[in-house]
Amino acid sequence: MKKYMLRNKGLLAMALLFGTIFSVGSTLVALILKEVIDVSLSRDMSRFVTIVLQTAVYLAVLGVSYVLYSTLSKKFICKVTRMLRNDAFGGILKKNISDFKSVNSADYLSVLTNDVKNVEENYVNPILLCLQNIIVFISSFAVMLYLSPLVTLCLFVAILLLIAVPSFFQNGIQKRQDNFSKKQSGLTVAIKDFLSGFEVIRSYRMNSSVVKIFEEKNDTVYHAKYALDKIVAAVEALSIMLGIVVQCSVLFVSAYLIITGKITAGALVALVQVSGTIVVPIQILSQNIPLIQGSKPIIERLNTLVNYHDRTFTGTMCPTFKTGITIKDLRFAYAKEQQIIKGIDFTFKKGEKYAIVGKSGCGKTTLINLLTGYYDGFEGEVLFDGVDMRKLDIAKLNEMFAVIHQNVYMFDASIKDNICLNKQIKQIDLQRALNMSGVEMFLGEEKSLDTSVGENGNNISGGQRQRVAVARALVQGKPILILDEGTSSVDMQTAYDIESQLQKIAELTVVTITHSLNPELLNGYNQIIFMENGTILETDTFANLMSAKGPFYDFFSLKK
Ligand SMILES: Nc1ncnc2c1ncn2[C@@H]1O[C@H](COP(=O)(O)OP(=O)(O)OP(=O)(O)O)[C@@H](O)[C@H]1O
Repeated sequence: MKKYMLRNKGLLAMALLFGTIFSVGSTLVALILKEVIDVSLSRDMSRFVTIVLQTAVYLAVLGVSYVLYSTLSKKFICKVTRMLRNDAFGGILKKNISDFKSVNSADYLSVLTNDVKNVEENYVNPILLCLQNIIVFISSFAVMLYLSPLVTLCLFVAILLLIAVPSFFQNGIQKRQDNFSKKQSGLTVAIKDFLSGFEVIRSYRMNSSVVKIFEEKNDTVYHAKYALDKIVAAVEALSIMLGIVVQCSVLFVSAYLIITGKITAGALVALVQVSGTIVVPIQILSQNIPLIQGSKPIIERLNTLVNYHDRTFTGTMCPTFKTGITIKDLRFAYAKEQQIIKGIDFTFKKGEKYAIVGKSGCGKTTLINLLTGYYDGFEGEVLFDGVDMRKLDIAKLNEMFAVIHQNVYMFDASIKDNICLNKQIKQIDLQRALNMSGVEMFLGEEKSLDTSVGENGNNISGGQRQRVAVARALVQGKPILILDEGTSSVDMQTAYDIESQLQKIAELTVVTITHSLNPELLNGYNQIIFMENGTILETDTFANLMSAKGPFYDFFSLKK
């Protein structure tokens, strides 16, 4: 957090400068009071008029200072939270895919909204308040010392009490703030889940059970917030009570000094007034310091995002793809002792087309994910042009692949924007991609390139989404295209049209995971990779595999 404050130090300094003018100025009101009372008791009219005029100018300066302080401090808070949110979002985008997926996306949502708001309310704002009140405190203390050293001494003892007592609550507040943030996150996760599953909820009549779960989660948020508010309320009440005790003590000691003839009536009023401007800052400090301390776990959570470094792949070499990708004795397990990929050797040559087939759950997607740098915990080697993947810059390596899954993600933008992804694409390249992907086929009277696809592409069909995704991959000029059942949502003829077009692009390396065994299409692939139980059982052209009458032949015959 310090770095955000330092980055805005000019703004902070200006806010504090006007805050200081206002704070010191408002403390000196006590001296005006003393003067007015003493002058009125001595019936000095001309001095009184001078004081009234001076006070008017003085109050105008105070008003302007406060407006400037308030505006600048609000700007400072907004800037700090904006930077924090930007950096946290940037940190999320820096994550490698497996780290990203290890956290529910609603958790990220909660961090970027609830946690940033918490930090604003319970950290940045209180820090500014504390800084301003420290200045008020110092100037009030100086005025009081000037008015009466004895009263100042009594006040000092009482203040120690005022500071010490609320600090006992610090740990409790910290725990409750952390718990509240976690419960908020849990609720956000549930809300996102339910809204995403809206159609399932409606069609399976899950309303009452979903409402019950929602209410339970909402209850836990309520209880967590109430538990936090209770302890904050206790600190506030305690500090207000102690403040009143302090002010009473000042009043009694000052009254004693009047009785003994040590101070004037004006000084008594001034002392009571200034004791208020001493007590209030202490109350504000004692209420806000536990909040600042309590925000630590939330700030740590944000810091882990802001300072995220990919510790899985630390290579820095720039990947190339001139000859191909070679896999040597590749082994991988999601959970210990349960190997999913069990020793695979294979070479994907540049420009060739591969179809991976095999029973559901045999490890096809896992193999592809290992190829594209999803997971680092594998044994064996994945070599790009002979260089081990672990030595390569993983972000640059990710850029070489276009992966099209069964469920394609669409941004809530036009068809064209979803294809071009905010990049300038030459009209000729766009036209070629529209043609090869089959997007052209559904553009016409009803839909154009400027048609909005809606949230997650809801305004176009699943097949149309997949065609947009293929066009997207083609215009972005990726050398390797992976279709993980990427044409499963289009009809057989369209799938054939798209895949056969892709097979014709000489420079493009295509790896398709497919369940639809269309002989004409399979014939167009250079190699069929037949997987079973985490290994490659057979690999060859479709024609050779069929004539070999091995495991692939049996699988193919059964599927037909
Ligand atoms: N993230 C994960 N964590 C734990 N296990 C997983 C994970 N992803 C996949 N698996 C398991 O790994 C095995 C292989 O899954 P994978 O998705 O690679 O198979 P697949 O051949 O692509 O299946 P399908 O054809 O049904 O898509 C399955 O048993 C699956 O349950």
